[in-house]
Amino acid sequence: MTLAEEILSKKVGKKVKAGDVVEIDIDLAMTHDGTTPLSAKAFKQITDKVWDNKKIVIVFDHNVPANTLKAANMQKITREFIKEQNIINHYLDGEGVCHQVLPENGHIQPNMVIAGGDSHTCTYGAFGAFATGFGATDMGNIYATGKTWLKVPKTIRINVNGENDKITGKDIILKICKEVGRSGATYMALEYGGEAIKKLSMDERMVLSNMAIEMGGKVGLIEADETTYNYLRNVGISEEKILELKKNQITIDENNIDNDNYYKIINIDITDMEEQVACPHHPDNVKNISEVKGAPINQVFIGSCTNGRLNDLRIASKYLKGKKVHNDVRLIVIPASKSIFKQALKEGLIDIFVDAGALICTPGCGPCLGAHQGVLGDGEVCLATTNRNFKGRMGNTTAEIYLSSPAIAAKSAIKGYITNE
Ligand SMILES: CC(C)[C@H](C(=O)O)[C@@H](O)C(=O)O
Ligand code: SF4
Repeated sequence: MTLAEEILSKKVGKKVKAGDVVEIDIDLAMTHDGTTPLSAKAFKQITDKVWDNKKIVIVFDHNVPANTLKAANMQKITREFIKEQNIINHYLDGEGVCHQVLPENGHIQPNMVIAGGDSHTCTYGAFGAFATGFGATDMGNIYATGKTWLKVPKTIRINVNGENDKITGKDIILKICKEVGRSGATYMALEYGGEAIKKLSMDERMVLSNMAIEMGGKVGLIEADETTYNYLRNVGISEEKILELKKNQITIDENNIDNDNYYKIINIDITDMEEQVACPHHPDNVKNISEVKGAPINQVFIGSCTNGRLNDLRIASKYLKGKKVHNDVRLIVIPASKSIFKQALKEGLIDIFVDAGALICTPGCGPCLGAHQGVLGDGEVCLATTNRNFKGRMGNTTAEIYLSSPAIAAKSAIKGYITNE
């Protein structure tokens, strides 16, 4: 069986395989300031009390602090919903991006089934959780009943092997996006494995799972291991719980993979791989750094639910230390959460960014989706550590967005053009 089939089988208490339709109990449901109002509206058409106020998490991240009347009123509705339904797990202004706030507060654990009113809910697949995005009508229904139905997805297995110091999780996922293509994994599970994945930290693994949706993926799964359990320990999960999770550990025997279980198997060797950059206007339009080196840029954004984590800020600060951002470039740095912000302050990383000339904004989505902060001017070019570079994504349809790792972003901010030097 595949990881997706194993998790869902465990959950429904019988063997299920790709193509089966299952009704499933949701372990955790999440919406944010952008998706709570419509979900709440759909919910209210069904009932007036959520199925379990402890299994719902609401995060303010997409437009915080509100910059328009519309955003302010959406947040007002969201606050009212939190109060009225007594949603205990809420993370308000400046707590950070949902896909960082949930893992770092211990909400995500292996084998859970998680529904999120956000397409990058697949991020939690890095913990071996079956986590996927839903629209507001479905979220409203889940808030009312705690249940949904889904078709067990087929799986594309991706084995990543080899060693290469300059390659980060972002380079690996961009390479995968190129191989699979923008709709190559539509309604499928991506299952990442191999030696190179095992060596990645949770911060890096989340980058891979985060971008599963950019290929149409339903989930982006990585099996839990000691790295996962250590992360859980650090965010306060008890030893007793970890022991229980280990007992229920799902393992794919990598030396004995049954091809028949998979729709497709892709093997990637990173040994001789160059750093990867996604070019305008899609995350699968990926090139080797040597092919795009020298392209001038006007803005660099280091942040988001893809690459705004502590590991990312540490890497970026290494290159920015004692340097100045190029005159033609604005550098925006946004820690993905308040706790990352505080740790970055402690480690002196924020000082390094500020001294280099960077703007630091409130933890949240920031310029990622073009709702506020860092909107691009006509024809401007941005290099971002985010996950999407669609036309108009940062608020201007004439602008261009490239995507890269934080290392490339930091180096390029100094030079004023895309570079790995
Ligand atoms: C606003 C929200 C619904 C959206 C999503 O679902 O992904 C956003 O987070 C994005 O990244 O485009
Ligand atoms: S950081 Fe970007 S991709 Fe992530 S949830 Fe926010 S808007 Fe969506």
